[in-house]
Amino acid sequence: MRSFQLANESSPLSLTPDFILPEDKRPQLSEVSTLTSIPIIDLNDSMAIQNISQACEEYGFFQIVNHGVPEEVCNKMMAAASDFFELAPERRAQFFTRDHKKEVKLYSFYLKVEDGRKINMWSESFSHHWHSVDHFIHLLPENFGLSTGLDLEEDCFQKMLGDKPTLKAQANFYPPCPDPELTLGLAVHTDLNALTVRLQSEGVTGLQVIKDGKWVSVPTVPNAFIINLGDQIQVLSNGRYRSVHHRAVTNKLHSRVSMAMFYGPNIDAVIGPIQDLIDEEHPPKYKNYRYGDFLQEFFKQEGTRRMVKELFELPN
Ligand SMILES: O=C(O)CCC(=O)C(=O)O
Ligand SMILES: [Fe+2]
Repeated sequence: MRSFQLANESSPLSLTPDFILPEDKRPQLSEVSTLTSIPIIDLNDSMAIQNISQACEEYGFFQIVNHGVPEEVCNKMMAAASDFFELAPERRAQFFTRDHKKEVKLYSFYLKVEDGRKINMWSESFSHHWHSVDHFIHLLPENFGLSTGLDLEEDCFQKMLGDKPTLKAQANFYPPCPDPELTLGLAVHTDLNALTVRLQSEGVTGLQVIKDGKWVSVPTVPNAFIINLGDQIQVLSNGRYRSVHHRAVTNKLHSRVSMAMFYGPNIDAVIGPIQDLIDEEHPPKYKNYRYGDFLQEFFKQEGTRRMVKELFELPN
């Protein structure tokens, strides 16, 4: 395996102290469960909508198969993402920035630890906007099930997220790591947006999600999309649907690529628990906010295990 050099470094990647997490933040891989995992839902199954809704309440994560997107398109997308990280570090460096407002950017995440040091994650991420799919949205499966699962109008969530949603594609690259016990590819986080649709390298696992307080590994399933709910759906659903903590771990032998398509509200959308989900027994758990204000707070908390939606929680 060729050595990898991060775009913002001057020598090939090696497991130097600035990548090594303090003991209490290490992944403890022997404790990760491989017996259970997130549901795999076949969109051709007549129970698909119920299954999705149940998965959203119990796991916040699921995989879908028979989604209708041609395999060839998915493969091309993953190949394009991999090709980017094959570019020489000097070429990738042209895109490197810490300015989150840049529309095209390459960056790497870090975690601030107790003594104030920043520990680098063993990965590099490239992101850019993607375009709305209005011209072919009618080809996609209808009635995805998030709204109807909560007995809401079919397009309720979509309406709340507003026109011109924020659409961001993010390719994450995890080079092989000499000791995956000491590092993380991506620190523990929830996704800040509404919905994430993700592809991952075939045959190389790395994504792990919390289920009942334990980490479980997400297996690779051929031609599947991994879907998870972000913070905005947790707030809109007043906590019924869950935005679940997840992380990426590294691997000794293989590099891994994941490609996430983030779908979020319009920047000016007002997000808060949907009225129809609130009654005397179910008081609102969050106050309303403008999505742009949520984003601003999100970036302020860079390098921490962010607690953004918690700021908007209402006391009960
Ligand atoms: O690599 C993965 O599968 C996880 C990526 C992820 O969580 C993210 O991009 O937000
Ligand atoms: Fe994520």
